[in-house]
Amino acid sequence: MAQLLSDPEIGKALGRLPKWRLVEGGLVLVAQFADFAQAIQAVNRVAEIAENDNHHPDIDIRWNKVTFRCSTHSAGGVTALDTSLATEIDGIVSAIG
Ligand SMILES: C[C@H](O)[C@H](O)[C@H]1CNC2=NC(N)=NC(=O)C2=N1
Repeated sequence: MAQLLSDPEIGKALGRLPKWRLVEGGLVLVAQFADFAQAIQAVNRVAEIAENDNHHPDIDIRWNKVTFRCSTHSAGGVTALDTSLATEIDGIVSAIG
């Protein structure tokens, strides 16, 4: 099973992900897009990599605003799977938003 990261390890990852925050044991990004269609496009790309990696973010969609939350449910917090997923999501959001 994936191991929870320590606070310094999470802090180091957040240093490379300046738009992300640690909220209640998950890495959170609120991304804003031009419109709903772009938001869904980003979500669809994220869904594809999540399925490939079998590691899924929690996603909240509100018109052009999407909240991504990365935590490892089975471990109850942030693992390397989440810093990796957050890095991939960050790249997708930057490419579209
Ligand atoms: C059985 C399957 O491996 C698990 O349910 C996977 C699927 N995706 C997952 N995603 C996340 N974020 N956390 C998990 O613990 C998790 N578990």
